Amino acid sequence: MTLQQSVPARAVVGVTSNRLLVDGVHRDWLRRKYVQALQRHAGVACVILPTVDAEDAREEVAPAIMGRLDGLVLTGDESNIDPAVLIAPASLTGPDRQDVEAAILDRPRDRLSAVAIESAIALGMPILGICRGLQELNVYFGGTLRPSLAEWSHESGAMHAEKPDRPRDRQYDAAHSVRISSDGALFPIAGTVEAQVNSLHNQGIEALASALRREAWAPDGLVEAASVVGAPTLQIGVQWHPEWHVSTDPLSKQLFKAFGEACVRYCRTKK
Ligand SMILES: N[C@@H](CCC(=O)NCCCC(=O)O)C(=O)O
Repeated sequence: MTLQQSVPARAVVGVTSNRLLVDGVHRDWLRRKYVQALQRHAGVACVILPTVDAEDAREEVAPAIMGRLDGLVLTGDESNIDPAVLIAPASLTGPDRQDVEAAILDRPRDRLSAVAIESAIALGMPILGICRGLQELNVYFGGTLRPSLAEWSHESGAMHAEKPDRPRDRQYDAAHSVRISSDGALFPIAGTVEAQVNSLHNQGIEALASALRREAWAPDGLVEAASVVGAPTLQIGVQWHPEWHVSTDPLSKQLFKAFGEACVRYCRTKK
């Protein structure tokens, strides 16, 4: 039996990586939680999308890769977005420019997300943004971020922040409720207008881009989920982390399942 006969076709999604600089050596990396959740609960196969250096940002690599994929996942990461790079990924090309600072700045990731989002939107491909991924969608479409939720309000800072005193796994336990819009794209997936979500971020959406629609919000009003207005498929970002406790949390499970189904539908339209 040939491989083609025996293995049913699976949707293949691109998953953003991050840049890590150790001992002067650049590496692309991501947490396996994202890949595991996608494989096991969305039923898709994953390829890791490499980060992009300034001198490579003008190359037309993204359309070549994205054209072969069935979905895009914008993962979370501690680093904060540089909006200038995300809006114009080829604009900063100075060789002396500091591009990467652990957990603070990751311009190679900003460039990757910028070119990947551009291609995915042009292709009408499913998108799932998680934490930084939601923020990237907002900045890409011209929205703005609050630079520090802790400075915005003490209560908001505490509600949304990582809890560094807890073991890593427990940091992804539910932290606050969200209200889900009853007439949006998330409601049919969630099947409820209220849910509990985890929270590990210090930035958040300030002005929501006009190309995005608010899908869920926290008790302090912070946008917790948004989708692309008029999208031909599921193009959504969430501020929480559905990947971490997906095997036990119904909302997380349903979100990955819906994303996987959207990827399969998109895959079939390409044939
Ligand atoms: N720096 C931004 C983005 C926060 C974010 O994506 N955190 C996730 C890190 C952990 C993980 O990916 O599991 C902010 O602070 O808002």
